[in-house]
Amino acid sequence: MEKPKFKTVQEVVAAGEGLPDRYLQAPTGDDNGIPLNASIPEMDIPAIDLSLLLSASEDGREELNKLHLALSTWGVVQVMNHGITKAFLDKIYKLTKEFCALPSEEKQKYARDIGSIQGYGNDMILWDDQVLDWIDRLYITTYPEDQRQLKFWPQVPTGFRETLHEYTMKQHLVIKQVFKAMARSLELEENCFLDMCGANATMDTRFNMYPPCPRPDKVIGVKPHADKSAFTLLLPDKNVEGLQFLKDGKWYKAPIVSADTILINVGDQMEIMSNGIYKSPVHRVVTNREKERISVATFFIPGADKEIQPVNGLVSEARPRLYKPVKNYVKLLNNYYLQGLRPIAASLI
Ligand SMILES: O=C(O)CCC(=O)C(=O)O
Ligand SMILES: [Fe+2]
Repeated sequence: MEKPKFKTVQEVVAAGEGLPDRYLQAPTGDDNGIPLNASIPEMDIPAIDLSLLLSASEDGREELNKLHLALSTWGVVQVMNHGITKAFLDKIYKLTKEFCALPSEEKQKYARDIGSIQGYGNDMILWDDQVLDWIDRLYITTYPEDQRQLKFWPQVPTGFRETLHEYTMKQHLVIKQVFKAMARSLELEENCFLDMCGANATMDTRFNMYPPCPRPDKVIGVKPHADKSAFTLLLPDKNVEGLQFLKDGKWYKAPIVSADTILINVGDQMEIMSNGIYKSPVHRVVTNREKERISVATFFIPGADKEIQPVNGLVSEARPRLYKPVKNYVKLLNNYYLQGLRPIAASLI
């Protein structure tokens, strides 16, 4: 059961009482004592032109091969020409920043309830010695419309609600195209993933706010995790680094991407559906001493009524089924995430 209300990070900073111990990471043994803000190599995230992916031309085939290579190695791509304008993405970023800068009392109007993820607040606190992430967030289910709980949709800044609605609809179109492209890149019938996710699939958008942190060497913004979605659309901060991906046991920092780009990373449920061919990458966010960082992540989550499992076309004698069918993966396995464990391990055969 979740512990009673705890301060958000912004409230901790405002109280001026120094850094509470419960944000300090204990040495894990697998980091060899390397500080969290140590300099690390930058990764090269392949860039894909979404408008080409679904074209029947030679260029389209080449783009599908690039997508396949990116998702089967890093599990992340930069997507451009996705149909959402830079001006619109700038607006999302600006509204998020404005919401973040509101007084605490205003943001608390949208506070999440104890034990529930939706709304404004901090990390869920489930046990006494849990190390907390240096992040405040607003988490909202945006799709389908009849699942919305408008009490969590900010009325200030002006235009937030309307813009989030518009963003949801635009992202939904992108998501459908990306699913089709993923299927084609694996030589599958283009609707196979969409059909498996079903009519009750949902979208959740998480507005992440990382205040400047006095101990970026010891405090983490988001602890290492893989997303539980099918895949995630991410708008990382356009100026402040922080996102890192783990590959072959080493951390790499994601580059700052241009303002018209969306990052897409594979989530656990796509890893399962693709029978392990597309990788759901472990990633984390480190903190920054001087600068606030903002990001907006949208998770596409298969319907809780649907069994998610490797699609038939990707299971063969040479490539046996790696995962058991899972249902309502997000709910079932949330506790793993909070303990810093990988839920997908629980669905391996
Ligand atoms: O802040 C970021 O860039 C990534 C956040 C993230 O990994 C998440 O919200 O799942
Ligand atoms: Fe994530």
